[in-house]
Amino acid sequence: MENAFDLPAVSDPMSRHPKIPGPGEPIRLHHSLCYGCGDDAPIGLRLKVIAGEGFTVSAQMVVEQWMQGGPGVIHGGVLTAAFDEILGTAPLTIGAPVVTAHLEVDFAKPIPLGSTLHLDAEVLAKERRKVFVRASAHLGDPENPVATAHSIFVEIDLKKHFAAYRDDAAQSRP
Ligand SMILES: CCCCCCCCCCCCCCCC(=O)SCCNC(=O)CCNC(=O)[C@H](O)C(C)(C)COP(=O)(O)OP(=O)(O)OC[C@H]1O[C@@H](n2cnc3c(N)ncnc32)[C@H](O)[C@@H]1OP(=O)(O)O
Repeated sequence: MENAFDLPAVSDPMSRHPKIPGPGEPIRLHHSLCYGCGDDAPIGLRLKVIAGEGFTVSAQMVVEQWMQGGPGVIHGGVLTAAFDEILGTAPLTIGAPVVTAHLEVDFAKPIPLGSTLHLDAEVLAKERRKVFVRASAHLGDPENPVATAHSIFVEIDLKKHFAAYRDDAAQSRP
């Protein structure tokens, strides 16, 4: 199976969901054990995703020693997980609960330990259940991104999609 991030020529209509918090307000975490945002996750990024204007969200993450890949720099998989979290939260601005179907990351520059990573994501388009989202990361200068990501998320029925796995989530609680 091979897929690519191909934006549709025309997006389905999108509007900001009335229940999404206002710009600058945090978006409630979706699952307390989530590796990306959960407060109770034994190991995780604990990202606090903040709503922006329109279909945008943002987050910040200090690159800690345990996130290391190459000596002194972030592991690419950790950066990808951070992107996944912020990209996956952005569709909530249009009221779409989603899972990741396709995720592309371009790593432009090494990201040193100790730096504060600024992550921004924006929903670009929707086509049926597919939501197209772009994100970028910078270290303080938005004009100078250190990485970018493009993703296709697919809207799901939350109860049905996770029905078979919910008991495992409860049992994994520390
Ligand atoms: C943890 C999550 C909590 C969620 C809570 C709520 C959200 C709150 C914020 C959360 C932020 C979380 C951020 C972390 C998010 C994850 O990490 S999610 C975990 C990783 N992802 C997964 O486990 C998903 C595994 N895959 C699947 O379950 C299924 O393949 C999918 C994605 C649901 C699609 O299956 P399906 O429902 O049978 O749909 P299907 O008819 O095959 O496809 C629908 C459309 O999507 C397209 N499509 C399907 N797969 C692909 C693909 N790989 N590439 C491109 N297009 C695709 C199809 O072509 C089709 O398009 P159209 O025909 O409309 O043009």
